[in-house]
Amino acid sequence: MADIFVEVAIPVPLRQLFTYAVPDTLHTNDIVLGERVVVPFGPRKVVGVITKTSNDCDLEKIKPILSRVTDKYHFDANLLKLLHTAANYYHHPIGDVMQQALPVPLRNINQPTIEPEKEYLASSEIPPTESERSKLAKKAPKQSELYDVVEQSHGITWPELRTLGYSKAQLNSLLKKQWLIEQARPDKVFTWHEASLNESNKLSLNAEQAVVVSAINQTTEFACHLLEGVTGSGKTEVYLQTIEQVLSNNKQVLILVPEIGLTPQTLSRFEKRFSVPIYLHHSALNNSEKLATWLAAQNGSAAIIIGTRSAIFTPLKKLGLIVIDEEHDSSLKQQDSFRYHGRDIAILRAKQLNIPVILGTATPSLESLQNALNGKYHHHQLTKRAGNSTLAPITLIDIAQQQVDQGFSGTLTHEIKQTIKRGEQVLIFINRRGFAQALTCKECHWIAMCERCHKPFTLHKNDQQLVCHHCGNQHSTPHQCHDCGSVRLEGIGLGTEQVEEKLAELFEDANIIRIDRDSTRKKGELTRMLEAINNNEYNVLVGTQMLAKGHHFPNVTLVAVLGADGALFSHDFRAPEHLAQLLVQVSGRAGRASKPGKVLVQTNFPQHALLQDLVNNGYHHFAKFALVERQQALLPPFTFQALIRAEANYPSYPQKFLADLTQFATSDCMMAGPMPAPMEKRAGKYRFHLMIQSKGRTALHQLLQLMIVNIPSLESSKKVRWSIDIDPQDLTW
Ligand SMILES: Nc1ncnc2c1ncn2[C@@H]1O[C@H](COP(=O)(O)OP(=O)(O)OP(=O)(O)O)[C@@H](O)[C@H]1O
Ligand SMILES: [Zn+2]
Repeated sequence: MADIFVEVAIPVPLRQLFTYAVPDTLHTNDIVLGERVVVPFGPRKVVGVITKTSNDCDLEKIKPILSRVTDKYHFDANLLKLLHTAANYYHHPIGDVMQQALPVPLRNINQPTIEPEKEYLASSEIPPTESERSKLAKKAPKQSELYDVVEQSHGITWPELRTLGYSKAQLNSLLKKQWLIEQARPDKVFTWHEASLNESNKLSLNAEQAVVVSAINQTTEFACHLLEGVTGSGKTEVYLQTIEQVLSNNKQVLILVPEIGLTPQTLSRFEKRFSVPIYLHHSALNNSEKLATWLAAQNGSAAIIIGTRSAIFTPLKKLGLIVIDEEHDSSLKQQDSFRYHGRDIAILRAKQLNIPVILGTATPSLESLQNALNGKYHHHQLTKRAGNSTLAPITLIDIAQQQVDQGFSGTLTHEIKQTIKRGEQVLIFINRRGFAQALTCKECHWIAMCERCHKPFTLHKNDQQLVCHHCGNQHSTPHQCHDCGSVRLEGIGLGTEQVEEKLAELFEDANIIRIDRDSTRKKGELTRMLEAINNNEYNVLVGTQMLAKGHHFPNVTLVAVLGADGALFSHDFRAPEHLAQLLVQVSGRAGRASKPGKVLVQTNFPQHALLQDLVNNGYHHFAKFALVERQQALLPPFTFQALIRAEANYPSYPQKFLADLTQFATSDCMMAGPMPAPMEKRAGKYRFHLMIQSKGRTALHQLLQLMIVNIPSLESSKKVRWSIDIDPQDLTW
């Protein structure tokens, strides 16, 4: 038998493949690309992925592979190609890219035993009587709702039910009553039939929606659709009706959402519309649940996959459409290790498979908008809210001209009072959790600083703790100033806890709920809170970004934004874009049902051009103007950037390393730096940036390639940790 050699991607931080020989004993002739093998690497044994085979090899001393993982779960050719392209584009080690795309249980040498998945169905043998059902609806409304969901679904799994906010106890109690049954999920390729669509839940499209759906449904080959629709314009309904067509052709659909755990309503709308196998992929799933999704997608039994960023690497047997909801959302970009952008990978994947991709948002990223304006993408707009609600107007409150009491102007206090009086809800947005942004001494102006980051600690009054939001460092709150010993310490800069406390003082009879990372730490807490809000148990909702995205609170009619001024003067050129997106998204939570809404933004700078443009002309106008500014300043999307970060225990090390890299400068790339990162010290490490920018992607990538080849021979590289971030989004880190 001829010798066979394979190139293997191994999970090590090296940007190369490794060659191994395949011993005859391992059935050399049926090796496929994408399969996993166990190979020796130094003293270790690791699992790698075969990316190439050949019959000869000019290297000496080639080690043999130790064994093959002969299950059927290997990367298919399409996915392998995608991962290769992604590794090249992001200049990230190929072995690590493959590793991150592989479910955790498949990364180990010991392979997992895969149990058949269970699903729940309504029992057809002993269905409850009408009177039993209405009794349950009164006695245990949540259980009754759960029964309805399962009955409608034709089979639903526990991860879905959990994501929808139901508990094991509720499920078990219905199983005990024998209203529901548990069975192994049939492992057959999904095919569409009449009962796959719950026609009664389908909305008839308004004129704007109808135009968009028909335009998208006409493209069956690669096309990138930017769906720019104001908040509440019915983008989800557009997705549902294009998805319907794809499913009816027996193709699968992949949907990326920012945080499905935050918005069970979205999943619920999919469940109510389609009785097809839906699978999830998000951070609240455990490794074997994620593996189940991976396998069902790969063998074709899953019809719809809904997930967060990393779901973009799920293998799919017959993918027909990708939908990216909230395409502007920063959570789509991974901020460490393999720094890919989920949206950009999605477009790449759609192109490779020659299928359409939809990017939906009320506030397109400037990158996507530019591509729509220059004709690369199809541009669809929904300019009106669907149904009967209208968009809430934004009003700026000039707090430089008013007395402000712990964050609240007189105007705002009055409006909140009126809203509560009418029995409607108020949402107050503040982008900082904790009680105060810093703890200072009133006598000597000492500030409690994190010694590892050189940044002020955030005061968490409820827990009596100082917490560093950059590195997690914690201390109990001191009673005395560390410098002068004074006990006159006070918190400055508003946080959610302080706003909550002040509200309780201002509106004694109001029920107030705070939603942020701290208050929702307990499992299931957020779902419970969202439900209570929708049951009108609260008058005022205070929260961070968690409240800004995707929620549908029908009774919220007043939205107030506190403390957004910081972003107006940020050194990050994307800060205005992100502020505008945030303001529009938060505003979108107001007046979504029959009652009209109002948005109040407190600011010291009501005349600021950005705010004026946004308030008077809307996001689209703002964004077009911002694009002109970017073009004049030669910034993305008109140029391309890569950020090289380096860090070490001493500042001179990263500085020297990045300075050494500037020797590779070429005339078609501009370099800025080395410069200290805006967050110069973090968790005890000193951090520096080198920004590289070019008018052409090719020139930029050639330069990076040259640097990467030469870095190992630079003495200074041995003392630092460095990374490359292509199309960096967050320049503050
Ligand atoms: N054609 C329609 N007729 C009646 N109501 C509709 C129609 N389309 C959507 N709606 C309703 O309008 C509301 C908003 O729709 P949806 O949540 O899809 O908007 P969206 O554009 O996704 O909003 P957001 O960007 O704020 O998440 C929903 O309650 C939905 O049921
Ligand atoms: Zn810190």
